[in-house]
Parts: sequence; structure tokens; C-alpha cells
Amino acid sequence: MSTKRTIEECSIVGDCVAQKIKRSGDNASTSSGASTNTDDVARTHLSSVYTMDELQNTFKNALGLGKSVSHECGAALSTIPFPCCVLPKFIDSDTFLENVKNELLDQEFHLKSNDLYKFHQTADLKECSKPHIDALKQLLYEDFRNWLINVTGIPLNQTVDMNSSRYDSTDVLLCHDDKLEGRRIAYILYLVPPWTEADGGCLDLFAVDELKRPDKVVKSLVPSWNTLVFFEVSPVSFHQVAEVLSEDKTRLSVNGWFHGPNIDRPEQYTEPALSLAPYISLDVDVLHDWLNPDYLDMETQLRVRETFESDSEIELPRFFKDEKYQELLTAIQSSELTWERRGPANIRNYESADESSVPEVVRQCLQLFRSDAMFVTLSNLTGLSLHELCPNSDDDSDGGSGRDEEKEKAVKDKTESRPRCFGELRHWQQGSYTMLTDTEAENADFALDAFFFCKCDGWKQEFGGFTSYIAKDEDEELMTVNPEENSLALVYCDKQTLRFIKHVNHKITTKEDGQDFYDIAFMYLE
Ligand SMILES: O=C(O)CCC(=O)C(=O)O
Ligand SMILES: [Fe+2]
Repeated sequence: MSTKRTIEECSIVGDCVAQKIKRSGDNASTSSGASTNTDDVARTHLSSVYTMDELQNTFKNALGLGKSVSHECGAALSTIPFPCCVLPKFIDSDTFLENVKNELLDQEFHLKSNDLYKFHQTADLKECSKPHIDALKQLLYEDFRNWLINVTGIPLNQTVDMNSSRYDSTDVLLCHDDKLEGRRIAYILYLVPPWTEADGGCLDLFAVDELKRPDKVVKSLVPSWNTLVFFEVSPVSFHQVAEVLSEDKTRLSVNGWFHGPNIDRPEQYTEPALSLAPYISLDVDVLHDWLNPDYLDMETQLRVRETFESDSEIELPRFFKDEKYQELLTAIQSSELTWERRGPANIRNYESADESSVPEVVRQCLQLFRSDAMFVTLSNLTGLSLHELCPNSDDDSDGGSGRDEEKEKAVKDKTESRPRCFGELRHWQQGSYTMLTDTEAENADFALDAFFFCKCDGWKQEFGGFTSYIAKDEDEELMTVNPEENSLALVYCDKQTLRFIKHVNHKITTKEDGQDFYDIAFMYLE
């Protein structure tokens, strides 16, 4: 799939306005406010326990044997789900670290927001020359790099990346493995206020399934002041920064990667293509039972088609008759309906209805989306050719010049690749998302996305859950589709179109009509 990329390669979507964060009580006219006392800077060391041979040997042996170990000083190596070391009281001076923090908060933080994350980050700190940050760089690039070489046996080179990251309420970094050329060890030094699990923002580690896909979070590390966490970047080092839930605490860190020689990585799992099915035949009365009659009116269809042809998208409010919509809404929330989680976490996380469990009215609605009547209606509403009865406007562009052979061939091609669709009923709640994927239209020239939304009265964009369309190889967002009650959104996607659904954050719990919403999501191919 085309989603293989790591954080650095991701396009940055949304406003990237540099944001300057001030410490509370800061006077804008003063400099960093941190002590620049060189004695203080000169005293920058690893905590003495980490310089002891005993601790280093204990960790080195445990890593070699693949065993977990913990030291009386609190340092620990755990091997489940993958080897990860936690080094509390990493730097010997809290005052020094306070000064680092203050210098960091004087840096420019840029909003980074896309399918994978939302948080603020500085540029690489190699460009930054503040005394305490400089001293920290030196400590990490030299003393600690040598420490890591000794303990892990990995021949790290001189390249070290170092940024400062800042996560506030609703910020998140979803499941990823950090893999990028040269990166061998990931590290994070936390500069957080007293923090508990209830504040969110844990570093979650995923176990993998038999196909080496991230499966479940099996360990959550609560960030803690002056604690450094590191792990080897590997095909199974899947992790995330869980959404920050605290309204007022900032999860500040210095983080990056130590580089070394590249190692051979096994081929990554690729997903099988979606299985799309041709339309089914359904009594046309069902269409009339469900649809707002306006959308079956030829005049309206023509107007909709003109807008769709010029904008490549349209929203059709009050798509179903009110009483049908109410029936559907009640049925979707029925307790007899069972939901299956759709993963893997590095690609998506939402629930999809198990169709064998859906109430009759939901079953009928899904049938309707798969029916010949709907394929015809969508053709009329969009001008696309989703049914043999509805030739594409391009198809008769030869003005009836009677090129029979070509026409015959076109009919033959059409029957060989009949219009088809794939769709499901999805449930969106806090923590749901999909990462950037292409619209799976590789073998077709286009796909038509159709999203029908339920239970989203009072939904706001700040909750997440909107669909964002991006042009391949470009950073630019083409458009977004926001959930609208009883509304059908239609979007034309060509081969260059990618889409993702923004992480739904905890603010959704404030939505007027409940903490979640649903959509019936279909994709149609010509
Ligand atoms: O901040 C953390 O705990 C992890 C950060 C991380 O995974 C990353 O920046 O790639
Ligand atoms: Fe990471």
C-alpha cells in the first residue's frame, strides 16, 4: 500500500503557523530567563548511577539474553512487547533540566497535524545554541551515545536527531514504528509536570500479531520528569503517544534517534485489495421508500450533477425521508448489533458492523446502497457511469458516427469489469481514525466515495472524525468532508487522491447527542 512512510516523511496538513510558547510569568523583554551560569552548565552529567560499570553490565547482559531486568535505582529494561529501557533521574541536576525546559519553551514550536499526529514541535535542535540545550546535546551526542554503544552493542554513528515536542490536550501521535533509513535507537527525555495515567499521553507499546501487524497496546509508560526512555527501532517497534486528556498540563519532551548502519528489514505486510461486488437487484420501490423524493426528481438530479461535475463533490442534505432516517438511527443503536474492531492500528482503528447481526432496517439500507437502483441514481446525480443504463457522457462523444466495432468493444469491456462497490456501517468514537490510504482505485480511473452520516448533531470539527482528501505527493489538503446528520456526501476521487479520517479526540464526549457517530461508507467503481 502507499501508506508506507514515517513521521518525517509525512506531509504536514493544516496551518503550520509557528507558535511561540511563553512560560507563565515570562516577561517578553527578558531573554530566556534561565540561569546561564557556566558552573551550572558545566555540571551537566548523567546521574552517577548510570556511569557505573555495574549497571551498564547488568543492562548489557540482560539485553544480550533478551531478559527483563530492573535495577534498585529504578532503571528497568522490559522485553515485552519489545525491548525498551526506562532510565529515571537521567540527569543529575534538576536545576539544569529546569533551565533546559525554559530554554526550550523559548523556541518556536510548529503545529504538526496530519493523519498520524497532532502536536507542536521545534526544528532540529542542532541549529539551536542556548547554553543548557547545548550542554544537553553534548551529553546525549557524546556520553550517552557511548553509553548506548556499550550497552546495546549497536555501532552508532555521529548522526543524532533531536527535537523538542509538545503535546497539549487532544494531541496525539498514532501507532507507528519509527522506521526510517539510518535510525537505530529512539529516545525520549520527558520534561513533564507530575503526570498520571489519567492525564493521557502515555507512551503505549503494541504487541504484534502473527503477520507482524500492530495488534494491542500491552504496555503503557506514563511520562515522568527527567526520565529517559529508549528502544531499538525494529520491524516490531510499534508505539504511540496516547491522546493527552489533561486540559492544562503540557507533555514536553526532547526526543529523537541515534543513527547507525542500516540493517536488512523483512518485507512488510501488505494488505489484500478490497473485494468489491457488482450491484444486486432490488425492487425499485425500496428506493422510493427510503429516498427524499427531491433526489429522484430529474430537475434536481440535473442541478446536483452540474454542481458535482464542477466541484467533484457535493453534500445531499435530508437524503433519506425523515421517518426512514429515524428508523435507521434507532436500529443502528440497537444492542443486538455487534461491532468488530478494524485494524491494524498503524492503518486504522474503528468499529465496523457485523452484518449478520444488523436489524432488518439496517440490512435493507445496506442492500439499498448495493442495489442497481442506487447505482442508477448515483449515476444520475454525478454523471458517472455506474450502470450500463447510464453511459458516461464521454461514451457518446463520437456523436453517433456509427463506429460499431468500438461500441461493441466498449460494451464488452464494460461487461468484463462491471461497476462494483464496497461498503460498511462504521462506528466512530474517541480514539477512532484511519491513516492516509489511497482510494483503492488503482485499476479504475476513478472511485466515487459516498458517506451517509448518522447521529452527528452537534458534531464540531475540533472533535476530529472528518475525512480529509490529499493529492498524492503534495502537502496540500484538497477538501474535507464533515459529518452532517442524514446527509449523503459524494466525492469524486481519481488515482491521485488519498484520504484519511482525522483521529476522534476526547472532546467528542461533549457532543450534544452522545459521544459517538456512525456512517455508512461506500466506494463505487465504474
Ligand atoms: O514522546 C514519546 O513518548 C514518543 C515519541 C515518538 O514516538 C516519536 O516522536 O516518534
Ligand atoms: Fe516514535
